[in-house]
Amino acid sequence: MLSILRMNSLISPAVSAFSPHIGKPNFSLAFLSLASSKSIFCSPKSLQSHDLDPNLCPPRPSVRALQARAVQMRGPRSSSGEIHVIVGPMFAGKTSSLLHRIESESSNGRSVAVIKSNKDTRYGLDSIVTHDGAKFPCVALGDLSSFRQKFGADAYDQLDVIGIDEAQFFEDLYDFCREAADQDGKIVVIAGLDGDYLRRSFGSVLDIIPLADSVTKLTARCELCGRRAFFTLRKTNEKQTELIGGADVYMPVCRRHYVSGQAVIETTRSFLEESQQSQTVQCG
Ligand SMILES: Nc1ncnc2c1ncn2[C@@H]1O[C@H](COP(=O)(O)OP(=O)(O)O)[C@@H](O)[C@H]1O
Ligand SMILES: Cc1cn([C@H]2C[C@H](O)[C@@H](COP(=O)(O)O)O2)c(=O)[nH]c1=O
Ligand SMILES: [Zn+2]
Repeated sequence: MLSILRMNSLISPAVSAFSPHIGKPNFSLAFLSLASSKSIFCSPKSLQSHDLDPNLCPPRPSVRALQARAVQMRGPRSSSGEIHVIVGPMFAGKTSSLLHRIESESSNGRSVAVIKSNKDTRYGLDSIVTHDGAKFPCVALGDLSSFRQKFGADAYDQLDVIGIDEAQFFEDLYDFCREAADQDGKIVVIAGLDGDYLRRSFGSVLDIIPLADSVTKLTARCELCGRRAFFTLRKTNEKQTELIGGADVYMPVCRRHYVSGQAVIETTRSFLEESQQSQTVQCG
């Protein structure tokens, strides 16, 4: 409750960062708005009404000092940075949606680049390919922190839009996206699996949601009943989290068929494990 009261008192309605008159959030205004509020210069104790006497607060910094500080905090191009996240099971159209966005940004005259993980070598390393065969040139990397140096610092500076496919495979996703959008003013569009075949959070994809301007969860068609599919079922016995593959290994399924399919796979696995063990005992 106390923090809600403080928040309310810190945002002046006339110059709110989310004022409809301004359109896009303007964080330098937000900073000035926050900084010019009385309570930011007072200790928490000043929330008590008898302490709200302006004489008890330290002197306010000049507007010029606040502006300089706001520019310093804002960084060079942060007002145009954005992060858009596309998640869903396999075959949901994540890569297609990423490519669509990248192509439309490119035809609007923006400079674009697409990164994919070098763990997936199925279609070569120089293009990303959707499940229905659409292609786009890309840079394949093991980690995102090497992108600037591999792409070239000058070329990086010229980029407006960065697409990242198979985001679940990048451990440094959070730091890269934050820096690209907040510091370098890039529009970052990320496509990846939110969950693995056991429906556990996959890599760092969910960690970037607090950084995002938008999050879209796409669905595929359940291969067993045609209803909307939210999950990816692994059809084989392999247990490791990362296992590159397509329709040979995975299928998109609805909740009902995930639960029944997973039960069949687990029963089959334990049956195979048991029969292997008994064979070993008999042979030994
Ligand atoms: N069960 C399915 N449900 C939906 N699309 C499927 C299915 N199987 C194959 N596809 C094809 O996959 C395409 C999506 O491919 P892609 O964009 O590569 O998906 P994702 O990146 O999410 O795996 C669809 O347009 C469709 O042609
Ligand atoms: C569910 C799941 C998937 N993978 C792998 C399989 C594919 O190589 C990619 C996903 O590609 P897509 O563009 O989303 O079709 O991830 C994995 O390694 N582990 C899993 O649990
Ligand atoms: Zn189904």
